[in-house]
This record gives sequence, C-alpha cells and structure tokens, in this order.
Amino acid sequence: MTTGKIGVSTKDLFPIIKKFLYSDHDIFLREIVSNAVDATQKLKVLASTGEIKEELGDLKIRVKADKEAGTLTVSDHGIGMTREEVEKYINQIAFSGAEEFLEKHKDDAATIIGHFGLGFYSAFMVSDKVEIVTKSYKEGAQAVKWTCSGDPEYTLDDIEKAERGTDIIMHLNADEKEFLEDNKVNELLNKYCKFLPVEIIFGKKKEWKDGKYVDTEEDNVINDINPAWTRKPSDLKEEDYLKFYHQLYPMAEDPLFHIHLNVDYPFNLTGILYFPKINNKFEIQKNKIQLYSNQVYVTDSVEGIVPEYLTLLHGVIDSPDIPLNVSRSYLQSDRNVKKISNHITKKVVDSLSDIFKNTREEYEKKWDDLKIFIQYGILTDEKFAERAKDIYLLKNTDGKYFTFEEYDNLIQANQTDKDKNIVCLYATDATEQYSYIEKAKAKGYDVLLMDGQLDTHFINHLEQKNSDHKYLRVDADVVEKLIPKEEARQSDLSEEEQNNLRPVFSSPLPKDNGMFLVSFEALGEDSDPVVVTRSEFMRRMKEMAALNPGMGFYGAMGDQYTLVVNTDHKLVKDVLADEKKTMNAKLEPLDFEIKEMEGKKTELNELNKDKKEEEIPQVDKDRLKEYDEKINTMRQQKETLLAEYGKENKIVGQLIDLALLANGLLKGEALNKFVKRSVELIK
Ligand SMILES: Nc1ncnc2c1ncn2[C@@H]1O[C@H](COP(=O)(O)OP(=O)(O)OP(=O)(O)O)[C@@H](O)[C@H]1O
Repeated sequence: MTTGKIGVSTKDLFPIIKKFLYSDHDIFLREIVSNAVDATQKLKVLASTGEIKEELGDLKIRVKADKEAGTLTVSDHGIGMTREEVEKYINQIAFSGAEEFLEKHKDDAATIIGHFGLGFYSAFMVSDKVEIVTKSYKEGAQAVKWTCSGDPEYTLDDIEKAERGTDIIMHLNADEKEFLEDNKVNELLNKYCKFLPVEIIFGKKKEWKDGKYVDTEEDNVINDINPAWTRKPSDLKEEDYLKFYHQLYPMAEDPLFHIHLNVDYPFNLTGILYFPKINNKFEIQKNKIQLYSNQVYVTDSVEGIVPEYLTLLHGVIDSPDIPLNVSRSYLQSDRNVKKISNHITKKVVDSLSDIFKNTREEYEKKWDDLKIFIQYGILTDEKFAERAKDIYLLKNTDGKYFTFEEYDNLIQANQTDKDKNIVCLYATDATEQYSYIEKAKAKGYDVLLMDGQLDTHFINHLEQKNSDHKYLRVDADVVEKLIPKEEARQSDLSEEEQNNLRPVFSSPLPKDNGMFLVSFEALGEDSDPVVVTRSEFMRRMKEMAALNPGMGFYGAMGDQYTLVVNTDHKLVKDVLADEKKTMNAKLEPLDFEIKEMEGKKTELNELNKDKKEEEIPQVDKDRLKEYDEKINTMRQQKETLLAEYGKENKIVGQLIDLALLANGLLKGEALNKFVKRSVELIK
C-alpha cells in the first residue's frame, strides 16, 4: 500500500470545490461519465491503430446506485490506468497550474473545474469518499485501488480486478443522498449524457405489468450515440430531423425549418438549428438551444454566447472549441465563441436564402411564423440585418408577399407623395380597419398587414433606415390626405362658421375613451361626410410605451382621435344650414353683445396703446378685465346652446356614430343606442 499527499499544495482546493460549486453540483455525474466515455473512445482508437489486438468485448458504461452502501458507481471498460498513471493523472497532473489560478480566481471556481482537468475531482462535491478501482489495458497490468476522503491524503493499493477498465465509486455524503434515487439519476443522465457517443446503461428497461412498473431483462440505455447532428446531412431525411427535434423537445409542435451546421474550418462546429413554431410567448422561453462540446452537454443558457436572436431558436450546437464548465463571463469573452456565433449568423442567413430562392412558395407559407425571428434578428443584430434584408417579406392585406424591392416597385408610382416620400400604408387589424382599407384600395393604394408583436418596433426601424419611406396606418388620416400629391384645398367655411359648427360636432362624441379634436376639411362631395382618424405619431408613441416601460409618459396619455368633418358633403352643408336657421335667433343677441364688448375693448386698447404698462390707469385695466370676463361667459353660453343643439340633431348623431363604428370605437351602450336610433330612422 502507498499513501501520499495529492499533488502540489492543494489544501485550498477541496473546500472550494465543495463550497463554490454547490449551486451546480449536478455536473459531477457528467464529469465522471464523460471521463469513462473518453477512456472508452481512447481504447477504440488504440484498437483501430492495431495497438490492441484482442477483442474489445462489451464497452458499455454502467451507472449503478446502491442505496444500502450509499454509493453511486460509474464503471467503464475503457483503457483503465496503471499505478503510475493514477499517480500521474489523478495525483499530480490534475493540479498543475491550478494553484496559481486558484489564487487569482477564488470567486470563480467554476472556471477552474474542467479548464484544468479537475473534472474528476468534482466527485468530491457530493462525496465523503471516492474510490477508483482500475485495471489498465496494458498486458499484465496490476489492478489498483485509489481511495481518498476529500483531503489531500490518499491511499493506493494493489487489488484483484478481473476486467479491464475503471470503476469510480462515490460514497455520497449525507446531504447528497438524493443522487441514489432512480429519478434523480435518470434526470441527470438525461440532461447531460443523452447524446454521448458510448452507450450508457442505468438499470433495466421497465414495463407495465399487473398495475405497476417492473424491470425487464433488457438494459436501459440512456443515450443516443449517433444523434442527428453528428451525421452527414446527406444521410438524413426530413423525418430524421423531425424525430431528432422531438427527441430534444418531446412536447413541441413540428418546427418550421432546420439548418444543419457542419463546419471543420477554421473551427469545428456541428449542430442543427430549428426555427420553432411558436404559438405563444411562454413557449419561447421554455425550449432552448443546447450547447454541447463533443456530445457532452454544456449548457442551455446561451444568452451572451450566441447572438440574441438565436436564443429564440431551438436545437443543438456542438463545438469542441466551446470550453466545458467555464463561467458565463469567460464564454462571452472567448474569441472562439465569438467567431462561432458570427459564423452561425452567416450560416443561418445563407440557409434561409437558399430556401427562399429555391422554394419561395414554401417559404411564403411559413413566413407568418418565421417573421418574428427574422424581425428580432434584424432589430437586434446589425450583421444579421445587413444579410437578411433580401429575404424579408412584406405581406399585404390580400395575403400576397413581397420583398422590399418588389414592394417598392409595386407602389412607387401611385404612392409617392408631393415631397417624394414613398408612403407605405398598413393595417394592424384587417377586420377592425376594414372600411379604411377598402377606401385606400379604392384609390388604388396597396395596404400592408402589420399585425405582429414586433411590428411597431419594426416599422420604426424601417423608417430610420430608409428616410424616404413613410409608414402610415390606414386610419392615420382621411384617405384623400394620406398620400398628399398637391397642397390640399382649404375648406370654404369661414372661421366663424367653423367655430359655430365645432361644438355641434364635438358634443355627441364619447368622453370616456380618449380625446377628440374636430377639424374641417374640403374633401369633395363624394367623400364620406365624417371620418375618425388617429394620428400616426401619437398612436405609435403609445404603442412603443406599452412595449417599453421607460416611456411611461406616453403610455399614461389617453388615445387621441380627430373627427374630420367634410365640409363639401351635402349632409354637412344641411347641418350648417339647419343650425343657422334654428339657432340664429338665439345666437344673434349673444353675437351682437360679444361684438359690442370687443368694440369697447378695441377702443380702450387704442386709447392706451402708447402707454407703458404701469402708466395705464387702474380703472381701464379693471374694465378690460370685466369685458373679457363677459365675452368669455357669452362664448360659453353660445357653446352650451350649440352643444345642446348638436346633441339633439339626429343627422349629426348618426354621422358621428357611423364614423365611430367604422373605427371600431362604437361599443356597449353607445352601440345599443345607435341601433335603436337606426331602427327609428327606418320607421
Ligand atoms: N474512467 C477513467 N478511465 C481512465 N482514465 C481516467 C478515467 N477518469 C479519469 N482518468 C484519467 O484521469 C485524468 C484526469 O481526469 P479529469 O477528469 O480530472 O481531467 P480530464 O479528463 O483530463 O479533463 P476534463 O475532465 O476537464 O476533460 C484524465 O485525463 C484521465 O487520464
């Protein structure tokens, strides 16, 4: 028997392994199993080079939990170790360089593990004592047993062992007994070892018999040793990709597309990325891209490692250049990792371009689901945006798809305004904005459908990138003025007529869901008498605020609408005429008095016009104030009269309700009243 102290002075190491890695102590099983895989792979290499001539026999790796003994054991039939190799690899090499590093990075112990070949020692995170029982493949090798109880002292004994290979026996400490439970071990093996290249057995396959699960004779193989991403794309059919997808995400719907990554220069990278079909926000979070290193699972929190938009994709990326077990900040700054993520971006766009060029119809069919990924990529990644601009599709309200270039060609002639802007019209809800869409189409305009979650952001982005393009929702203005080709004709109502008509039209407007302005426009006698519009700027600000908590100011504001009254329309002219007829008798005395007051005001002002403020006599000041107050009161009286008149006027009420109805704003009680009044009108 040999006893000794492990490697260089390592008394700091065990506490760190135990304490700092506590949060992620699950990984010990991966470390031990992947060592067993390495040992088995090395054996196969030796056999293939002829260095080992005998039959290799059963190469499966077995994981066993023994509750009575309190041990978890991982056994392989790999190359094993001689006494010298144990001394060297377990006792010495494992710690070379680690000591200095440890000093510097006391807080970042995860960086050390793996990076310095300390994988094996992670067993001490969960064990009081670890034994290695191993016999080398080398002829006549003496089997040995190494025992260590989590301090630098170890023992090394010769023992009898029939078969070549290594058993790692972990005596779990009292707090870690959960790792003896089938469920827990299964969970860990499934997470970390599901695609390792050597078969891993844990217990027997179970079957349902007499009301419970019982063991069968068959070994329970945990892993798929040839996962799809390690195979050649030419050997795989569509259904293989689907099958693999469901292996990764059993509950998910079929994905839209897959991209098989297969690079060996300038770095090694394989993998399959899937564009998932997403039905709700929740699903985006649930399934994630998994990062592997030589088929060993590393992580599925890839934020900061791959470009942000890629975190929405599903699938697997495998690169031996992705270091195992290092901290996130390390991965983010790793040059290899950066190169990998740039390359993936290029590859993703290239593949999508191919699909787009070769099977455009297919691409269009999937576009609605694909759109959010491409938009997210364009919004968050300059490089992606540059590359993806030719494969982005705009969809119009007729369900037709266009690239940016195709769309410009379509609308340029008819939808360029007097300032040479190309105006793209869009709807966010084809049903709600139906009447506006129809009016725009009747003018020969095309209308895009922008009903996606990211469309508001995306439109802002497009306008920033192309300053000669304007995006307007179809209800942003009356159709005559959406794309102005020349200066608009002024309404021929006098200012006074407009002022008298304004309260008539504003009094019946709803007061609860927003603010209304009333404006008068000369839109031609064939255009609608009254239209509700919604300013593009204010609406977009509100929508952005809803997505962006920092813009609370806009979010808190009510909706803003404009009621546009077409003064060319016969019905509006009728209202004006009727108003004059009915109201003149009441308004005239008020108007007369207002005029008189204003006359007096002018006189007084004229008198004092050359004086400085302090030279004006106080009596005059008081009188001016009095006149102003009187004028105000009378104006208010006028407005009240006109408002009452407006509320009584059936035509005004009906016109406004029709306009609100077309904008989806007539609801509840107001809608009910509208129906009743309509029935009365028919009678
Ligand atoms: N099951 C095993 N069979 C044969 N040799 C083993 C086995 N487990 C560990 N070893 C030897 O012990 C060495 C140290 O293992 P450890 O896991 O600490 O580091 P590593 O495997 O070199 O690096 P890493 O785990 O970070 O990839 C290995 O390189 C290997 O030579």
